[in-house]
Amino acid sequence: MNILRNDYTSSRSKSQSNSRARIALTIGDPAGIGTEIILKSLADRHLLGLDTTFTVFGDRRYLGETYDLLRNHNNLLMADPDSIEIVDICTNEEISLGIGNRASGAASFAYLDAAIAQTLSGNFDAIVTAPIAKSAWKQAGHDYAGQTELLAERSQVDDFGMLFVGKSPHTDWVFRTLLATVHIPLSEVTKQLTPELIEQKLELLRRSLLQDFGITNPRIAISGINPHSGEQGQLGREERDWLQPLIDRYRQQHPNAQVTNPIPPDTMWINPAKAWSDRDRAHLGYDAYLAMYHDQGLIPVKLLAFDRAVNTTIGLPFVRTSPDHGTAFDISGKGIADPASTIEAILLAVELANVRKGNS
Ligand SMILES: NC(=O)C1=CN([C@@H]2O[C@H](COP(=O)(O)OP(=O)(O)OC[C@H]3O[C@@H](n4cnc5c(N)ncnc54)[C@H](O)[C@@H]3O)[C@@H](O)[C@H]2O)C=CC1
Ligand SMILES: NCC(=O)COP(=O)(O)O
Repeated sequence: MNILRNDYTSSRSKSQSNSRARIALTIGDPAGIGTEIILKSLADRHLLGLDTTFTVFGDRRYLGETYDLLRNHNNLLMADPDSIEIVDICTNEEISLGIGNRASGAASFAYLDAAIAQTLSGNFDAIVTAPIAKSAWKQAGHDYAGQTELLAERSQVDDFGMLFVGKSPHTDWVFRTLLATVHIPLSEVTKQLTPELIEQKLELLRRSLLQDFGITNPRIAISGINPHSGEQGQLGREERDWLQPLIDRYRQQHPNAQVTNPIPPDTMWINPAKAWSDRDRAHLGYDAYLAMYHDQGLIPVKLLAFDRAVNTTIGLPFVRTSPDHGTAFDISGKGIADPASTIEAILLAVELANVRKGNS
C-alpha cells in the first residue's frame, strides 16, 4: 500500500483551525468486509498522529467476532475493538458472513441512520461509511438507491452529488469524477439527463471544487452522452440540441470556469489515464470530469484507482466519504480485504472536515 498523506486540497484551503476533527465511521453491511476494513484502517500507520477522534457506529459484537476470527490470520494488523470508541448499535440480527439479506440490511441501515442523526446534532464533522448492499436495504424495507440518498434526505438537501476522488500515487494528480446520474437503470439515463440536471451538477461541482478543494479557476471536462458525442446529430441529438448550448451559456455566466465541449465518451479518459500514470503528463489532467452515468464514470475510475479512490457526497451540511468498492461478500471473513480505499476515505474526510472547520 503506497498511500500519500493528505493534500487532496489546494494549499489555499488548508485549515487554520486548531479544533480537532471528529469522525464517525459506520461498519456498513455486517455480512460484508466492513468490520474488517474499519479495524484494519484504524490500526494503519497513516492514521496515527492525526489530531482527530474516531467513533465507530456498529454492533460491538460483530466487531469483536471479526477481530477474534482474523487476529491470528497472517499477522493481520487490526485495531482491538476494546481500544476504540464504539457507539454500540445492537440490532439482535442473526448475520451470516457473506450473505447480504434482510437482517444485514436492517443492521447497516440502523448504523448509518444513527451516525447521521448524531452528526446533524453537531457531535461529528464527518461520516465515513463502509459499504452496504442496496438489495439488503430493500429487503429490510428501506427503499433508497444507496447511502447517498439517505444522507441527502435526512439532511434535507436536494442539491447533492456523488464525486469520486483519487490521488495518483505516481504523479500526485487528483482525479475527480462527478456522476450526473447514479443508480438508475441504463434505460432511464437519457430520460433523466436534462439541461436542468446538468446545469445543477456543473454548478454543484464548481462550488465543491472552490469550497472543498480550493480551486478558484477550475478546468472541467464534460463527457458526451452518445457515441462520438452524437456525430453532429447522426448518432444522437442531445449534444447538439441542448448540451452544447447549455455549456456555451454556462461559460458566459462563469468566466472563471474552463469547461470543455462534450468530449466523445470513448476518448474522454485517455488524458486522465496519462495524468494518473506519467508525471511528465500530469498537466493533461483536468480538475474534474462530469460523467453522464454510473458506468461511464466508474469504469475509468476503478480501472485506474480501485485501491484508492474515494466516494464523496458533495452538497451535504457535513463531510461524507466512503471507499469506492462494495461489500465484497465473496471475501468476507477471509482476512484478505484491502483497506486502502477506506484509509484514503478517512484521510480525505479528515482533510475536508478541517477545511470546513477552518472556513467557519
Ligand atoms: N459504497 C457502497 O456502499 C457500495 C456498495 N456496493 C454494494 O456492494 C455489493 C456488492 O457489489 P459488487 O458489484 O460485487 O462490488 P464489490 O466492490 O463489492 O466487489 C467487486 C469485486 O472486488 C473485490 N473487492 C471489493 N472490495 C475489495 C477490497 N477492499 N479488497 C479486496 N477485494 C475487494 C470483491 O471481492 C469482488 O471480487 C452490492 O450490493 C452493491 O450494492 C457497491 C459499490 C459501493
Ligand atoms: N457505485 C457507488 C455506490 O454504490 C455508492 O453508493 P452509496 O451507498 O454511497 O450511495
